[in-house]
Amino acid sequence: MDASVHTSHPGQDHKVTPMMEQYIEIKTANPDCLLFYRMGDFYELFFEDAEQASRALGIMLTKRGKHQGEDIPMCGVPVERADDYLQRLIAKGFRVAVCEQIEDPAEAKKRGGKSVVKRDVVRLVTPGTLTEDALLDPRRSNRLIALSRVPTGEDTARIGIATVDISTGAFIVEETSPSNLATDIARLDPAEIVVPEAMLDDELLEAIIRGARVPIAPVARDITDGATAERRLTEAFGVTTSAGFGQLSRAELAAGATAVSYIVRTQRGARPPLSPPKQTGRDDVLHIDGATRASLELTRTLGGDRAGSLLHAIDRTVTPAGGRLLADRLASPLTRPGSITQRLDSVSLLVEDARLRRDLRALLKATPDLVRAAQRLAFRRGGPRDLACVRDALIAGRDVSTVLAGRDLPAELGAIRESLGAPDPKILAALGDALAETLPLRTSDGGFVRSGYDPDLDAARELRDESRKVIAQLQTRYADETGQRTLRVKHTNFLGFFVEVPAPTGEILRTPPWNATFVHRQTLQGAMRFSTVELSDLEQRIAAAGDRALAIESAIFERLSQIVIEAGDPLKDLSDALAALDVASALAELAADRSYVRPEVDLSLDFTIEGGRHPVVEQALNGAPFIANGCDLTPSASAENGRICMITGPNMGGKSTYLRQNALIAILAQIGSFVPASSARIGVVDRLFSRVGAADDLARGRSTFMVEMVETAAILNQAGERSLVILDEIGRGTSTFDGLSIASATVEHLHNSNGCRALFATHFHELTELSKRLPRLFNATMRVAEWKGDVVLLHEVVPGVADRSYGIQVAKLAGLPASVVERAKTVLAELESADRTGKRGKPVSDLPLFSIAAAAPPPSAPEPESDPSLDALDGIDPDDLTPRAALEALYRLKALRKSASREFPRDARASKKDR
Ligand SMILES: Nc1ncnc2c1ncn2[C@@H]1O[C@H](COP(=O)(O)OP(=O)(O)OP(=O)(O)O)[C@@H](O)[C@H]1O
Repeated sequence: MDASVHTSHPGQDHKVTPMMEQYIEIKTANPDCLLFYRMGDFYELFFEDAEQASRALGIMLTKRGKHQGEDIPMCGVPVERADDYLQRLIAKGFRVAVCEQIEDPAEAKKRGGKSVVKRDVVRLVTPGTLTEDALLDPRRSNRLIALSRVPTGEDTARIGIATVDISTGAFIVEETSPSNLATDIARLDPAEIVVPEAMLDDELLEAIIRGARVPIAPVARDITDGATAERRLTEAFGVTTSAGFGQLSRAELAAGATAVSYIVRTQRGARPPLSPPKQTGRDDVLHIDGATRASLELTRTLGGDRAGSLLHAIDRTVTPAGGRLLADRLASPLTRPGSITQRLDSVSLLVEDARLRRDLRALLKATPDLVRAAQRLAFRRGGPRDLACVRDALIAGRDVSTVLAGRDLPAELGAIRESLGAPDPKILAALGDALAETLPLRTSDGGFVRSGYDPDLDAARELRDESRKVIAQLQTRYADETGQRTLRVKHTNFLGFFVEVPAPTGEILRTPPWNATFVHRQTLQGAMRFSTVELSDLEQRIAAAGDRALAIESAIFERLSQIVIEAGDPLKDLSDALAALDVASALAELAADRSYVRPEVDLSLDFTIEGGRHPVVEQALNGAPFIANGCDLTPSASAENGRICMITGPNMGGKSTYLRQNALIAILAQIGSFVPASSARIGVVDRLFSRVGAADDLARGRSTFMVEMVETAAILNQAGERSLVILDEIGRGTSTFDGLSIASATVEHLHNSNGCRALFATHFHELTELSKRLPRLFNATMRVAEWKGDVVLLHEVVPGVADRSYGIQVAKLAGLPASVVERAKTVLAELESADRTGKRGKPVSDLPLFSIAAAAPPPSAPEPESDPSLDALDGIDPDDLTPRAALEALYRLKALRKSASREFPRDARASKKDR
């Protein structure tokens, strides 16, 4: 809502209630958030907030009182289910300010009957600052990025990016340029972008930032002043100088400070438990822009699903942190062969040693999300189960360490083994000793400390439980004394403990001598309730003992949390080590399961893949064979640069699959994974570009020719000799001649200027002629066979050029009506003959297509007669049949087939087909 509308209306005589006054004041201070205003057991939303939230959550919109003469729209969510509603609001891009009562209502009463309970916002919940398990996807990092811009005096500016995942404490800073910003944002895949308003005034930057389609939090101040930025950062980390963070650039400092300021604001001043900012080596990662990531469906499909993506196909991790690490690695493949080799060494060992892999994975499976639990404890939002997560992760670390002990390990696994031992064993001892078997969700529920751990706690619990027993005895005694077997001692929050009896008995208890003991409290329909002095005493003892037990448990919780918080760094190291081990063993499992091989990765410009497969398509074929294909873009002996492969072939022949599989193999190799091939040698790729023609891009609703050209331009401007470029049917979105010319000029540019390795699929067969002029270009085609007039797609890549497109045959396979297929064949034949006789240059109306159509539309070819045996075959579900039923079905089919052949002699049908 626009709170200002409701705050001051001079001359209005309508009174604003004190509560509304408080609400409006808080809302005005948080105009960009929905305000969850605590009222008892509900968070209530008012005015426009209520309207927005009720729409977004599908909950009822009601009214509560009036404000300035008008009904106040209101909706509410129960506090105990707030997480659920928050999650849905955050997923829709809202920010929520959670406003709690910060004093006891009794305190407010003391100030006077009409005083409003003090309330304040305790936290802003925003998409990029979540810590709760219920609000987070366990297998995805939840990153907030903050941007800064520092003018350099020249035309360009330096852009700082700070990336923070407060659910794990990770904090990274880097510097980039406006031209690389979009690619960097795509790599970081943030949940929220914090950006100084001034940057959004720049049209170009605004387009890039909004193009990311994630919630944006504009902040008023641009902290570009170095001293201020440094102060913000050092304050947040409680240090006196930023020297310990390394040599951060001005842009990095500014972005870091912006991130920290925003997080402090959302967490209401609490110093966020973050790791100190670390610089990334940007040159060490393979650059993949957003369009390429989308078209290669790396982490989600074009439709937005995880299933069907590369990540989904290769993910065999068994822990949430491992899942996140694999996704992060896939987002940032490496470019240094040394680091890639280290990862590959780990995978190799675990491929070879199946037993070790199995043992490790079994232990890892039981490992909880240590880093997020520890972070919640540090945010003071944790509970007993978070302590148990830390305990169980420490146990897993210890057990994994035992399994790895004494082995000869490659460097990465050796470092992992070191980190497993980082946390002090005393932490595990402390948690193990204290925690009970079953644990409540909240500390305030109590009962999470093992009995025997703390004598005071045991004494308080005993007193509490003993008193409960005494109450049970009291019931028996009262029943005996009064002779009323139906007498019960019960408890409600309002009355505390009381005696309940049926009404007639109640009447007796109200008379002497009983009324000296039993004090009448309530008459219900058919029952009466009484209190006694003994019950009240016991009640107090129980409450006091319970309170005392809870206080002791809370103190124990605090102490254990503190131990965990102080062990922050070693615990993070342990969590990282377990996650890295999970990824290594998961990739090894994948390699063993799907017969992947170890790629060779070096600094050459080679690209030689034998027997390559598409990692996602091959799994989707469900056991049907995937035809493996090699790819050789390695520079030939006479050239320095890699080669360009021009692929033609029928629709559905497998061109797109082939193009993408080679890009995916390069990515897999560079994240340090084995690859789906029989062998692969790859000179590291520093930039990967993939573009698909307009029609293939329809799913994203941006299939315009313009977008395709803008993206192609970006490739031609940026690709270098180390890049790998995948272009699928570029130029398809316009008229034939324009498209052909653009595609041809693009290939020439890639060949002559960019000097990159590239794969180019096209239906413009004319382009294959280019190989005569461009020495690094060679042609390949998808092999097809023809069988009885139908095309058979063999999905096999062979040298050479497709003789034609087979579009009509494929259309027939797709079920286009026979009449349309026949008509298309006729038109094609006419067009081809017009082409041969040189008529194609004539005006469109002269083309045979139009003259034929105008002259005489041919009669539709008759639909093929139905064959009863085929219809029956269609009706059979082999999975439903017993062997006997299958045999019977086979006899039935044979019989049907026999009678069908009598009705439709074979040569009669053949002649129909040929017509
Ligand atoms: N190597 C292969 N082995 C087995 N099946 C394959 C192979 N390549 C592709 N296919 C199958 O063929 C289908 C079509 O492949 P793809 O989309 O790559 O063809 P295309 O030549 O790019 O078609 P179009 O020109 O119509 O875009 C795939 O979805 C897959 O099911």
